[in-house]
Amino acid sequence: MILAAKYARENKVPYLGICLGMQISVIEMSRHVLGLGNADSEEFNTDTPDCVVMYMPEVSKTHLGNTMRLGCRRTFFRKPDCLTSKLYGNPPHVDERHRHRYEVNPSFVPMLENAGLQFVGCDESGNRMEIVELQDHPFYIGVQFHPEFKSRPRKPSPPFTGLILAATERMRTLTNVSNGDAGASE
Ligand SMILES: NC(=O)CC[C@H](N)C(=O)O
Repeated sequence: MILAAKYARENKVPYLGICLGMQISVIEMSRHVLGLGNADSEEFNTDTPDCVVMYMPEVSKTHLGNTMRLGCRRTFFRKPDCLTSKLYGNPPHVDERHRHRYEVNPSFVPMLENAGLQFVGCDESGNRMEIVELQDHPFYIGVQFHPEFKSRPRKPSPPFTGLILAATERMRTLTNVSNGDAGASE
């Protein structure tokens, strides 16, 4: 997965990382751009000095039953002009479903942003990162939530629409129009 994320980043191949896929993009950037060779998630390596993805503080480390961060949660756009916001039709926030125990370690966010990985969405605390976008890349998005849960045949989830448009080189058709209803409100 890390090599796939690296390939997509370096070769400007469209990338949509969902949940672990977003965490992987953070590990990949940390290892190969920040030079933190041992960067990892606490899920895979509890001893790493560069724990860029960590257990969420409120989640039990010993009791795995019913202790995930689950269900519909609000994500606020930190950077309103980002691509993901445009895909959703420029709302101030989106409500999407979650299913995870780990999160991006907020202490690495400034370094990663300096390296070009923008954290464009977060939760209401401002500390839990929900969406990443890579600068200078046609379509490289990672989301901590699961947009597939609210995708419907007649109302496809905006990140998936974006991935398909980017893969078929038709991204401009969506981002050039002011789209007030791309599926954010449901
Ligand atoms: N659904 C997922 O991809 C989970 C990712 C990771 N295992 C976490 O709990 O944060």
